[in-house]
Amino acid sequence: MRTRIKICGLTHPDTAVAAAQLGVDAVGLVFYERSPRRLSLRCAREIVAALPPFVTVVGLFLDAPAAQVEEVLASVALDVLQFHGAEEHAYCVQFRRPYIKAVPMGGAIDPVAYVRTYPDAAGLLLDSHRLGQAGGSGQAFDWQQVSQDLGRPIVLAGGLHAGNVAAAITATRPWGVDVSSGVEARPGVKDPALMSAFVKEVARVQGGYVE
Ligand SMILES: O=C(O)c1ccccc1NCC(=O)[C@H](O)[C@H](O)COP(=O)(O)O
Repeated sequence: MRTRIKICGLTHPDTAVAAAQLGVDAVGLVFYERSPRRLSLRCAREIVAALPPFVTVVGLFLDAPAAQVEEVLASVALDVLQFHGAEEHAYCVQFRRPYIKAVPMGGAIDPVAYVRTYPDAAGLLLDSHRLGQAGGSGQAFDWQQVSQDLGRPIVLAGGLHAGNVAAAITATRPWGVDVSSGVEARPGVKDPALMSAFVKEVARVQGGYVE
């Protein structure tokens, strides 16, 4: 099975198009106000308008008021919602969109409990959790914590980059991988060369990349 790739926290149409041309499956747009990658509605619309077909657009929210999510949905063509905070099941389903739920790994969290708590989630995004940091930290968690039979698509995130993504895929066999800071020149600014190296490395570990 091919490992899907999501690049999160794109902030400019040019780098979003570059990601699409590299063959990524999904791009993440951040609507969390305290993130260095947060987007205005106008900028988000410009990114979506620039993308070619068949690239999934994921909107990332963290404990946002429902009205704010609705405002974004009314204005930006999001395919999937990503909830990165303490959102409950009833909150997640009210938008009637496919969603993935972030699981904060690194402590005593059991991802199996999330499978039960979020029965409608299209997948679980396992991300590293550092006290005081909400996400996009660039920190990896212990991949040994990932059970391979959760019965739900798993997206592995947290501190991935071209130098460790092959080992991460080999260790956890996820449905997809998600990267943000590992392909950035600085917070909020994606580096096309780092994005390319990441995508090539994912393909290489699967024996699928031909230059
Ligand atoms: O990107 C952010 O600034 C952010 C803020 C708050 C919650 C989550 C955030 N990002 C999450 C992601 O970008 C990814 O889903 C994932 O965690 C990968 O992040 P990274 O470790 O930087 O590769």
